[in-house]
Amino acid sequence: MGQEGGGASGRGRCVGRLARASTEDGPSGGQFGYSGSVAAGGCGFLGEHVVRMLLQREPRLSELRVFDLHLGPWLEELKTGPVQVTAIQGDVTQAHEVAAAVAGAHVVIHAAGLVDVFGRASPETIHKVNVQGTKNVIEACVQTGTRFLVYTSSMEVVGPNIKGHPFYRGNEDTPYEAVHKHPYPCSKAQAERLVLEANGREVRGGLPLVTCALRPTGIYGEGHQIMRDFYHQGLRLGGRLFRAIPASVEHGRVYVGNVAWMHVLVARELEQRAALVGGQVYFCYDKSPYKSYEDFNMEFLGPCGLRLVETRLLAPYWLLMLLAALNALLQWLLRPLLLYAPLLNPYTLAVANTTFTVSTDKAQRHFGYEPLFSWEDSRTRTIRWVQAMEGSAQ
Ligand SMILES: NC(=O)C1=CN([C@@H]2O[C@H](COP(=O)(O)OP(=O)(O)OC[C@H]3O[C@@H](n4cnc5c(N)ncnc54)[C@H](O)[C@@H]3O)[C@@H](O)[C@H]2O)C=CC1
Ligand SMILES: CC(C)CCC[C@@H](C)[C@H]1CC[C@H]2[C@@H]3[C@H](O)CC4=CC(=O)CC[C@]4(C)[C@H]3CC[C@]12C
Repeated sequence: MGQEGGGASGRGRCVGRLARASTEDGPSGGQFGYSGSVAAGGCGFLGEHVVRMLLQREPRLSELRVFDLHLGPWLEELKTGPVQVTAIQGDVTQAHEVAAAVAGAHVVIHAAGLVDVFGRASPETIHKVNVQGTKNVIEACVQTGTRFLVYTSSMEVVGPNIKGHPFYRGNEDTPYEAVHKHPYPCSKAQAERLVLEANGREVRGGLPLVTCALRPTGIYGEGHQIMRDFYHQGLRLGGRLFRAIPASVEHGRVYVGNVAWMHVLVARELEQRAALVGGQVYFCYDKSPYKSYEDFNMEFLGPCGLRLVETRLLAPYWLLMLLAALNALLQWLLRPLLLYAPLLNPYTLAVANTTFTVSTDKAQRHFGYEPLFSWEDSRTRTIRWVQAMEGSAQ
């Protein structure tokens, strides 16, 4: 009962209101009742928005467990509200910690993952967290009787592929040759497959597991680390950023609040619409405009005092490829001494230089999703966040 440690091993650390997180709790509908949720990865960029969205927009929620390797201090402020928020420090790669956190919950939103396309972590670590971690979440649901699982997948499961084929205004049924080599998209694709295959498995108590996967395109909004990096880089360069990728290459982007809303909504609807939604994938989309990665970032960085300098003649694509290859070589050479992981490498250059945009209404048709935030709201909120950043030019 209420053990500090959050897990059977006592390794996972529980802060906040203590809650029972033992695998002995039995199937969902038990102690925590119908409305207990687990947000795995709940302290990440997306996870924090999911947690806040659940608290704001899920009136039936009585208990929320936030499970993450690194707990955020902002969780403290949530403890005074009407919902019992339990912060559980734990590792998705540790099956017993996951099972202890999941036991007795109604639904799990699994957004924990290692998002690394820069070579910071080894391929083995990426696999362990993203694939083994997801297996552990699925097994935890099956063993403890949690029936509903929403997995945060990624557009990277589809592409861009290593051949650089454009995916232009595609939807969930658009044929595309998905070929991955990089550990991150490989891991997301494997994890997504596991989640979808688990749909219909019998969980403790005899009922079927209902799963689905959401595939965000590039997420932006308050808390976006790469936006922060670009902003600070621009400040260091005297208020300028240099265009590296042609403006004609379009990227699908989606506001973090809308991605969070889609998770909350589908988690709510999974039970009523199990036959339709179970085993399905959905791109995450909203009304954000189709633009190149850099032009899109300028929608926020421009009003914060940065300008984008056109440099196509100064930096032709072959030069970027050379620099990217050089970065990869330096990363490899320096590995024994230090971690060199710049934004530009052959993989990020290929992704940045390939059109990938989605146009779909599947989530609207299947579970009534409409973006909660208009493009104007999303833009304003993101600009305010950049302006409030430390070292801001404003
Ligand atoms: N940022 C983006 O543009 C996109 C992200 N995604 C997916 O969304 C999910 C969330 O991504 P972000 O919020 O951007 O990343 P993030 O790195 O901000 O959040 C991930 C969270 O998972 C936690 N985590 C990592 N390893 C863990 C472990 N072993 N055990 C428990 N928790 C662990 C981290 O501490 C972090 O709080 C990921 O699954 C990612 O693949 C999908 C598409 C686009
Ligand atoms: C200096 C370069 C020429 C430009 C660098 C930009 C890149 C760092 C980013 C361009 C596209 C981004 C990726 C895209 O948004 C899709 C993603 C989905 C995910 O699930 C994880 C993140 C990412 C791979 C994202 C990473 C940064 C870019 C490669």
